[in-house]
Amino acid sequence: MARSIDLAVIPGDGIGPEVVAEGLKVLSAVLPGDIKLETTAYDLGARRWHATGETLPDADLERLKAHDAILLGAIGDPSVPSGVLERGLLLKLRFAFDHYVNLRPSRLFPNTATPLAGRPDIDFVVVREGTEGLYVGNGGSMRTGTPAEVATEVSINTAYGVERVVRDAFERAAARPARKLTLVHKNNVLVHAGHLWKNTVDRIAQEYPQVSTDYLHVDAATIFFVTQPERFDVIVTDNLFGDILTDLAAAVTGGIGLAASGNINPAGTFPSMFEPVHGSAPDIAGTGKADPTATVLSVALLLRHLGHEAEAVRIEDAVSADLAERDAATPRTTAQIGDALAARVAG
Ligand SMILES: NC(=O)C1=CN([C@@H]2O[C@H](COP(=O)(O)OP(=O)(O)OC[C@H]3O[C@@H](n4cnc5c(N)ncnc54)[C@H](O)[C@@H]3O)[C@@H](O)[C@H]2O)C=CC1
Ligand SMILES: CC(C)CC(=O)C(=O)O
Ligand SMILES: [Mg+2]
Repeated sequence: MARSIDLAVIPGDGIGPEVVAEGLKVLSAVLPGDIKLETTAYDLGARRWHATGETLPDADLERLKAHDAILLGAIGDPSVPSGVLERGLLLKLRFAFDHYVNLRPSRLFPNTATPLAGRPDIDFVVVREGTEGLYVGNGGSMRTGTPAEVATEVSINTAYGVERVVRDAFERAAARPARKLTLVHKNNVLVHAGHLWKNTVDRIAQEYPQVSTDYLHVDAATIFFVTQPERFDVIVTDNLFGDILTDLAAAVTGGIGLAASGNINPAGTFPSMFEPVHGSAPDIAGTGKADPTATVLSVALLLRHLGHEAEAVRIEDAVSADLAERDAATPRTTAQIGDALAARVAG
């Protein structure tokens, strides 16, 4: 385990800088004195785009490659045309650094606002494919802006890309007590991509007899996320379905302010990137209402990824304890939550 962490920080837009500040506060507090933390902030997002027209220049991409990991707040701002930063910065990073495993754990913490309060423990993880699918930008528009406009977005699913993320999901399922893998897709309609996914899962399943497998169409999966979430252990799915399902998973397990994620490059060729599931929340930016817990839990995923398991657990335990004492009638500010979590992890 490395005794130093060289971290790139991309605060980004909206509430991104607010929640990242708290994530860094907790990270500094949890690390023992003999682990050196070095952070480098990258000015990427709406401010930079307005100032220079740049989203993610090659020089920044090169510099980012050298870090151990990246902590990102959120990207996207109403002052920038939709898609410019999301595609030109966020997705460019995920694709360039081959973040094919988009890991999104969901746990029902005690005392959280959820329609599922009092249900048995909910503890599942979505393994969302991160580099293919409908997000690759394979499309176009003809007769743009006319009543005869035709627009296409074609989903790309390669045997290579599907197999590697399915293998990762099987490995994760095999390491968990329930050892269950559910593929979510829509292969009754999306027969080409759907059958590639289903056939891949069925083939790889032969190598994991200890893991039980299951299949759900995505529409039915949304029902069970709400009515029977305890049926899920590891879920593997494509980029779009995984994006949508994980906002729903957040909503039923305590709210979007608690949902953490990691964009993982399993081979370690490139730095993995950790970020809350939520976006830049322009509706609450600057008000101190953003919950930094999702970012703090993303820091725990980052530490686990870098081999600092004890510190990751300390953060998760601190979040559990803090949530247990939260009182919805007296909400705290972003910084107050960060301070409380930092104080807990510091012991
Ligand atoms: N990974 C990223 O950087 C993502 C970026 N986006 C971008 O963010 C911008 C806003 O997107 P939206 O669709 O509005 O999604 P959003 O996740 O930013 O906000 C949805 C709702 O959740 C609330 N919310 C989000 N995070 C919260 C937190 N930490 N604490 C309390 N409430 C929170 C917001 O106030 C809003 O009501 C867009 O530009 C979008 O493209 C959206 C999702 C992910
Ligand atoms: C802007 C999107 C690509 C990001 C998103 O919604 C997500 O990854 O959850
Ligand atoms: Mg999303």
